Amino acid sequence: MGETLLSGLLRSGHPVDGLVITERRADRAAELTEKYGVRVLDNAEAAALADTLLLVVKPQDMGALLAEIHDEVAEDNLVVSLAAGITTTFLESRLPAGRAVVRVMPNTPALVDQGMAAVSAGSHCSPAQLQQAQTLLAATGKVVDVPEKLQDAVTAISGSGPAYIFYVVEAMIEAGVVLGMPRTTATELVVQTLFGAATMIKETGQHPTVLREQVTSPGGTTAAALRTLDDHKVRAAFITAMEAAARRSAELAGD
Ligand SMILES: NC(=O)C1=CN([C@@H]2O[C@H](COP(=O)(O)OP(=O)(O)OC[C@H]3O[C@@H](n4cnc5c(N)ncnc54)[C@H](O)[C@@H]3O)[C@@H](O)[C@H]2O)C=CC1
Ligand SMILES: O=C(O)[C@@H]1CCC=N1
Repeated sequence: MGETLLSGLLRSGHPVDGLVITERRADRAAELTEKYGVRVLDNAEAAALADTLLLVVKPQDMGALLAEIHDEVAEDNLVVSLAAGITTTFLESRLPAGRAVVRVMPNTPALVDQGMAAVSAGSHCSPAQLQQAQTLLAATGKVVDVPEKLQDAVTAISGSGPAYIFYVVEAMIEAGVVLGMPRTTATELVVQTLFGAATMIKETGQHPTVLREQVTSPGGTTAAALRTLDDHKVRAAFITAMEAAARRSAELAGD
């Protein structure tokens, strides 16, 4: 996710000499420098130098990272966390008092500038600082501001969401192969169908139910397929799965 953000910031015109990164794995740090020409520092050096700090480590590594940078985070710095489940209270309680923090849930389509990020301000973050975080994230897609209590739901919807779609795509390709289609053709059909359907939802502004009904001829093929999906409780399975994702997000800060 950090590399996705870095590449997006560079694509959107941020000068590379205005950015520094940190990476605890030396081989990975070398790979990123080679690929982007970006300077690598250690965490304390980077925190001392930067005005805005983007924290993009696993939730389980966040406590140790905050301990490392604690003494270097200045009063006018902005700390932006992209980690699932890590609350603004978690961040504020591990930084010097009064530091401005923003919690973000991004997603991987940011890699192709079609990201969806939701931001929530901590208790010491000014509207201008929240706007600054939104502007940074807008380099890779859409940004919305949500009350922090909805961030676990955001994680279940748009944070993890791309994986559900890829899972459905995989299943449809497998089904195409079962029906005798060569895998490459099945993949082309499924991917273009996904792209076409997503574009229709976005461009027509119609409710998905209306669009689905337009495809579903009485007594036809789509009705036969959708009835089978209902028999297998696929809609209910999505709700249960996303409830599990939101629950897991709420647990992560305690891991
Ligand atoms: N992968 C995804 O789709 C999304 C991930 N996120 C969040 O982004 C965060 C990062 O996730 P990924 O990119 O998937 O993880 P990752 O494990 O691929 O990347 C984290 C990187 O940080 C480095 N690192 C860990 N601790 C460090 C430290 N103390 N100092 C310097 N470098 C350190 C690791 O070596 C690794 O290269 C997580 O908190 C996750 O919840 C949020 C939304 C979507
Ligand atoms: O699976 C995860 O925990 C992260 C957060 C959202 C997407 N990936």
